[in-house]
Amino acid sequence: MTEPISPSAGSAERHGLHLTTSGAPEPALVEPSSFLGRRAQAEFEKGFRALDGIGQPAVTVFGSARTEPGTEEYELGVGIGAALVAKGFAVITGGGPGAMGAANKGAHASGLSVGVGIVLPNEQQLNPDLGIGVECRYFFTRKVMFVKYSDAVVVLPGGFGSLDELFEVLTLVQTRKIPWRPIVLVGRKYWGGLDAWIRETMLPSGKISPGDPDLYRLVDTVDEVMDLMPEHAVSQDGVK
Ligand SMILES: C/C(=C\CNc1ncnc2c1ncn2[C@@H]1O[C@H](COP(=O)(O)O)[C@@H](O)[C@H]1O)CO
Repeated sequence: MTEPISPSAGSAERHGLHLTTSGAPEPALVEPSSFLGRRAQAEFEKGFRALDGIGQPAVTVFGSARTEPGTEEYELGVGIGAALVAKGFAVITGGGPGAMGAANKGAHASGLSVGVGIVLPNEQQLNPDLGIGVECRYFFTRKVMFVKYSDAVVVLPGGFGSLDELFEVLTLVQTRKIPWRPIVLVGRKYWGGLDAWIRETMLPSGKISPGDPDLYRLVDTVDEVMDLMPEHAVSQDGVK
């Protein structure tokens, strides 16, 4: 019989979970539903108030929290942030380190840089390169912010968090819950395996429609990213 998974103290610490005195990870979505509902509503209201201040077209940039400063990948993130603000977009990220910090850094030097952070146990605060910063308790509330306030999505190489955000946006566009917008994956080498699996396994299995792999594009350079950016804002109040 399979044992239920319960992280040992060691594995929880390795994965950044905060342990209570009982040895269980601090609850996230298991709080009483009345707390969850009220906290989520307050968080939406706080986030909307902060992000209503953007007042210009915006692009959300996702990517790994672990991308090291000084690497080629990090500099690409800085370059993309800088190019986006030069074209009149605000840049929205998860407000954390790595690729998020890179895009915010490039943007903050000469434009509006926005971070919608997540409060995580044992993690650092919002990165310093922000004109507007807001912190959330829940991943699901901040995903609404990323989508509601952006006209395009750029995804730098990343892990589970970036994939979660990418597939959230792809699903919303696929199901027409939000208007179409460019979804650009940066790094053909990094994303090529996922793209091949989507086209060669997911598509022939009938799990997606023939046009669905065209909902995203793979690129390598800042110029290629910029060539795909929209001329006009598409998403303000576009969440159905
Ligand atoms: C794990 C580390 C830091 C975590 N801090 C984060 N701060 C803000 N946003 C985050 C963080 N971790 C994940 N995210 C969100 O998911 C995406 C990155 O996840 P990935 O798994 O690293 O690809 C990112 O776009 C954020 O919105 C330090 O080691």
